[in-house]
Amino acid sequence: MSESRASAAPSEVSQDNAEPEEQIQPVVAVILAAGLGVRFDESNPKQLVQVGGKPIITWSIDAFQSNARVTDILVVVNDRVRESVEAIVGAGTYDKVRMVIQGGVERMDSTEAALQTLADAEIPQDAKLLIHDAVRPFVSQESINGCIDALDTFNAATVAVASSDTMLIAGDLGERKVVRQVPDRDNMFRAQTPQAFRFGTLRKAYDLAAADPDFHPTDDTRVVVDHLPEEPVAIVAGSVTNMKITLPSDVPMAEWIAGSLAG
Ligand SMILES: Nc1ccn([C@@H]2O[C@H](COP(=O)(O)OP(=O)(O)OP(=O)(O)O)[C@@H](O)[C@H]2O)c(=O)n1
Ligand SMILES: C[C@](O)(CO)[C@H](O)COP(=O)(O)O
Repeated sequence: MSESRASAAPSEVSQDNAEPEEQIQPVVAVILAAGLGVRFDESNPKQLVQVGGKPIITWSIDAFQSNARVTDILVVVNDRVRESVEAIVGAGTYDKVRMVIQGGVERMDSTEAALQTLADAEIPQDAKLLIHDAVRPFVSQESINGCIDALDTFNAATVAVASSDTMLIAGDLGERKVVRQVPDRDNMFRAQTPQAFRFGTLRKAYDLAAADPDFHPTDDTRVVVDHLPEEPVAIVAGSVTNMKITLPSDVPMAEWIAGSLAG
């Protein structure tokens, strides 16, 4: 991982009244690509499916590689995609990609593997982490920058989009799902990625979560919300184009977005 540039403490400011150097902590993007894609097609790893002429994971890595504020990238893979991902990142254009590491069975296991790697690399507790689904290829620079900025005020933030549908909270009545509550839509958002955290905050939340074997969150925000409930998680504006490719039927929409971005 790259070194952080240390700030000059007030006492170290040079006598010519030069401004103290701004402190820059590492901004580390973690690209999660260790899923099996069971809902897509296990025999055709969705991370590697081509949209707009390049693999889905390439779009995601490109987004962070091209952001001037991102200092380091860590890619998390499984055995099925490792060779292909290593070929992609080894092609020479990804000078921020430090490591390709092995993920785990569940998404949270893959995040945990990344946290352990970063701890072993002794990154500072206040380093900024941006955890991103490899299969959200069209993340905007505005959302990435919004996450980095939000961490100046909060220790946790997530990209999300306001729901344009009325949301229903359901329960079971015999075999049928029935509506139990209709929450106020103004407070309903759909979580996306990146999800951003100060390294020490996410590590603490994961350490606490480790004590609960029945905890199976589908995102990192929930790990903080459930285990560090006093820690506010800021919402950063996402977009409908920051879609997650989950099903084969998502591919035509992805092709359309890729085409419109190229246009
Ligand atoms: N053990 C896992 C599970 C998921 N992911 C990553 O988390 C992101 C979001 O997950 P999802 O869309 O659910 O991907 P899969 O887990 O691959 O899909 P499925 O649940 O259908 O198997 C993906 O980029 C996926 O590769 C991961 O790194 N490690
Ligand atoms: C992190 C996420 O993409 C936010 O919408 C989502 O929770 C991943 O969930 P999945 O079950 O792995 O699709």
